[in-house]
Amino acid sequence: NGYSSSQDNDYGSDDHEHRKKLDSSLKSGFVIGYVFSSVSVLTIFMSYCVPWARLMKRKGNEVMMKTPMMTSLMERQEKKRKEANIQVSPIRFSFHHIFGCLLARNQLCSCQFTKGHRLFHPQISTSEKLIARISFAELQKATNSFDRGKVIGVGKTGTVYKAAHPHLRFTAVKRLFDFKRLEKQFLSELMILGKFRHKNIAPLLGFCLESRERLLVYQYMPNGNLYDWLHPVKGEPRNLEWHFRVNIAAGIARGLAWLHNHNTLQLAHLNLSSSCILLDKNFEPRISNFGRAMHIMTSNARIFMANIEMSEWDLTKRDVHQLGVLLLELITGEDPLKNSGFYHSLEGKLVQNNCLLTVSAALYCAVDKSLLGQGFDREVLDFLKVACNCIQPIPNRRPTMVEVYKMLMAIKKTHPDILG
Ligand SMILES: Nc1ncnc2c1ncn2[C@@H]1O[C@H](COP(=O)(O)OP(=O)(O)OP(=O)(O)O)[C@@H](O)[C@H]1O
Repeated sequence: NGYSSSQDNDYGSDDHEHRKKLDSSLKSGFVIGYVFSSVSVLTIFMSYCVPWARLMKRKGNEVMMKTPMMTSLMERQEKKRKEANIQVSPIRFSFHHIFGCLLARNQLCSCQFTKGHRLFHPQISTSEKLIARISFAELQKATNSFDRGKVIGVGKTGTVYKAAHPHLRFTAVKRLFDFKRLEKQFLSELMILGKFRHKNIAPLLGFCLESRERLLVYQYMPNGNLYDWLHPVKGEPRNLEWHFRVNIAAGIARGLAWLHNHNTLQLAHLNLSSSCILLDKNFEPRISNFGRAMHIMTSNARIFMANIEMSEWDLTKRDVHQLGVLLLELITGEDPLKNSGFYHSLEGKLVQNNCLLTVSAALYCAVDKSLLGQGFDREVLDFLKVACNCIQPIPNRRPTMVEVYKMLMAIKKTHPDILG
């Protein structure tokens, strides 16, 4: 009994203890469960409901901002900001209307050439007001009502007049023949020459766009075009000395290399000839006529579009070919317009022989005799080789414009008489 009672007792007290433990563990379990579920509910609430509430609030703000008064205020602020960015005043507003933001983004930067070499620094500016809109009345006055006596050239697209302005130096005003047919050329010249400045690119000073009239105003180049110097009319005492010719060739290559490699421009000229090379007072060449210029594909596009890369390649190589013809014209005096057979036969020989030395030796006879025997026959031969390289029939065999520029500079540096 004693055993049993003690056992009962023992059992009775154990049971009580056990119940107590069970109660407390149930309580703590309940608390943990409660806390855990509360935290979960709170987390879910925070992640879904708060952003939603914020969104609703923002939407509410937007609705509020779109009241007519706020809209007009915002529009005015935006307009002001845009105007502040434009650098082509005094005509910036109408000009902006025509060409959108292109001129507003007038980012001019120095040219970085392949292999990371910064070869030369073109004269460019970021802050200058590059071109101006000029009224037809003003240009009429400056050219004596487009007097025939003021005509300095007639091109395929228009007549060029020498104009005198009250506060400017002389300008060359090109009045286009047909505003509808030539609108593209007009815009192209404005977009390119109006946006950029380089020592070897003809500077555009202004333009006129009034009803049917389209005029372009350039800086006047006192020495006219290169064609007239290489092919003077009979009796005209014009002769370009060797060092001028080399300097002109190097200058043209420099301008084209800049065009091909400019960070944002990347253009091929595609219409190069001696008649579009203007000469300033120091006989520094200025490339003009950008009516047919085309943009080369950007590097990003090139990575993805292998086929188009080839056409990009061809565009710059076409310029190299045209420069080659111009170099031959500079050295032989043969007129490509009148004696195209000379150039074709030369290309034929290049295909057959594929040997520049032989061709150059044959060509040597064709060199302008006034250039020989002056102490720089060696440079003349080197120049001839550069020209032959440029007119290689297979585009990939032609050098790049930067290489042509370097080769011509090397020739220029070998002779002390050559201009700086
Ligand atoms: N800025 C200038 N300064 C001096 N003379 C110029 C100037 N611009 C043009 N000329 C003269 O006027 C001529 C005709 O110029 P223009 O640009 O119209 O010739 P083009 O080569 O036939 O071009 P296009 O095919 O675009 O008409 C030039 O060859 C040159 O003699």
